[in-house]
Amino acid sequence: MGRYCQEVKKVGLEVMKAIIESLELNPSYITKEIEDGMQVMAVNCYPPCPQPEIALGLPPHSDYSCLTVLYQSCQGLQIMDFEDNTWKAIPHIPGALQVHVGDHFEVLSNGLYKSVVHRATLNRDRTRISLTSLFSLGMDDKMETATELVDDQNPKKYRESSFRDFLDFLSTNDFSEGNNFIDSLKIKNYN
Ligand SMILES: O=C(O)CCC(=O)C(=O)O
Ligand SMILES: [Fe+2]
Repeated sequence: MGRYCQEVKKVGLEVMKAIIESLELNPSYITKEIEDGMQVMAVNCYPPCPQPEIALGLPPHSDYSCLTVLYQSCQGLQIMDFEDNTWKAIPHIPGALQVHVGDHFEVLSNGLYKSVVHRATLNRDRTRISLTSLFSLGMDDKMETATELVDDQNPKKYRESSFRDFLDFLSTNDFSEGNNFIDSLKIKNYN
C-alpha cells in the first residue's frame, strides 16, 4: 500500500501539472505547495447488497481535493453528466485509474474546470473495493482562485478555503442531504 501511495502521487502530480499548464498559468504555479501538501487515501469496501437498486454505497458528492485518482476492483463508480443530467457508469478496465477534478481545482480555475459529481453504486454478488487518493494543499493552506484568471469579464467566483475548512464544513453538514462544500464557496452574484 505504501508503494501504491508513492506511485499514485507521481501520476496525480503529472495530471495536476498538465491541468495547471492548460490554464496557461506558470508551470511552477502552486505545484510545490501541492507536492508538499496532503494526500488522503480512502479505502472503501462495499459488501454485496441484496437490493442494489434501492441503495447506494456513497451518495452523490464532489471531492474537496484538487484532484482525485481512483482505482476500482469492479464497476460501480458513476459520474453525473450535466449535459443530459444522467448518471454515467465508469467502466471497469483492469489496471486503469480514474482521475477526476475536485472542488479546489474548480476554485483555482475560477470555474473553468468543474469538480466532478459522482456516486458509488452497489452490486448483488460481489464485494467491491475502491482506493481513492485525494490530493490537496496542506491542512491550513487556503486554495484561492488564480488572479491570472480573474478580470472584469471574469470576476472571482469562489471564496478561498483550506482542507481544515472542508473538515469544519463536514462536521456541520451532511453531504447525503445534498449539502455541497463547493456550493458553500460560491460567491452568489457570479454563480
Ligand atoms: O467507491 C467509489 O467508486 C467512489 C469513492 C469516492 O467517491 C470517494 O472515496 O470519495
Ligand atoms: Fe468521492
